[in-house]
Amino acid sequence: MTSSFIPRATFLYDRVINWFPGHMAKGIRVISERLNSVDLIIEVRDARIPLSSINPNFESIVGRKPRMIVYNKFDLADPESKIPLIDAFANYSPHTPVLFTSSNTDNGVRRILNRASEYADRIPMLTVMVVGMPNVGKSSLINSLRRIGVGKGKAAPTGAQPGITRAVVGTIKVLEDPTIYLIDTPGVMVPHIPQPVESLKVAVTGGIRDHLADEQVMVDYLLYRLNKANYFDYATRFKVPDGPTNDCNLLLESVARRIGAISKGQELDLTMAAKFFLKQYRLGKMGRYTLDDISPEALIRFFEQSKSYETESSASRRQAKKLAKLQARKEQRERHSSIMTEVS
Ligand SMILES: Nc1nc2c(ncn2[C@@H]2O[C@H](COP(=O)(O)OP(=O)(O)OP(=O)(O)O)[C@@H](O)[C@H]2O)c(=O)[nH]1
Repeated sequence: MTSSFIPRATFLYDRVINWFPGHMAKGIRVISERLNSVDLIIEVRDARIPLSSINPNFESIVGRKPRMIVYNKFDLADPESKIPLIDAFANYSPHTPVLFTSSNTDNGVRRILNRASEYADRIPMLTVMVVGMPNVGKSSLINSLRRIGVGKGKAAPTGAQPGITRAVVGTIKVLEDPTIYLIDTPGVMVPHIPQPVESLKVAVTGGIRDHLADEQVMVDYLLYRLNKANYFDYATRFKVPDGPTNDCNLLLESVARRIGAISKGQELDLTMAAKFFLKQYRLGKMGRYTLDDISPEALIRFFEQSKSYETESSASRRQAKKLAKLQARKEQRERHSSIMTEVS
């Protein structure tokens, strides 16, 4: 059935989906303000988009604090993605521990507690701030850490849509000995994602409110990726008439028929079908996929680029400091000379 099928070679997409509501701008401000009282940062990322879920804003704000990177939702990502990523981090960022977890499985969560406890060795009480893009599972992880660490129930609200946590939350105890407190923070999006497809990937994985991205376009992208990965289960599952297809409408019509998504006028409701398909993907019913390219060449490209970005931004920070100093000196000189003029 699939032998004659040729998947699309490319996916054309040129719209950038931006989402940066006020609570995120405030969140980033409060994160910076509270940084002094924090000993360790846990940056949570989405394992399905290991590169696209990196917020460069965090690099400049929390980059100088001890940090642990947690790739969460690993139960939804390609299991083979772990090794290349660990190797790349070992090479480019050897002092940052990188862990892979699912907030609903105990082992990974225990590993985070153990690693955090190593930091607590040096101080009597450890305060950890949990940061990351929206919907990566920060609050779920905090709840699991608390459940495993101190046997207590949910302390942070969670939800399938991004933007559930809207403010920096007070400390939550997750371990008694050594004492570890966590601070939950709102998911913060990159104010402007430069690459359109990157923003689409973030939307597909649930990082951007669904109504801001077009659900049917998101399904079209998923279909492109599923076909590219030779994953044709969807065709059987939704009884697509001629098997695997590149036609998103054909897929959505099949989904609509299968779930009975019919509008009042007896037409197939493709939006409802798209929402259903997306939900299935996000629940892992379509298999485990990593949507970012993590081939060795792509990882080298990515880390080299980030390095030059960091060098550039620290150079521009130094330059800005220098300019501010010069400006302050100039103002001081001007004030001094105006006093001299008044005196004379
Ligand atoms: N499959 C899977 N789902 C997860 C995992 N962690 C969290 N989720 C789900 O992902 C959704 C988002 O989780 P939250 O904990 O609310 O995410 P958040 O990062 O705090 O979200 P914001 O409020 O946007 O900052 C929820 O539906 C969780 O049930 C995981 O490891 N695996």
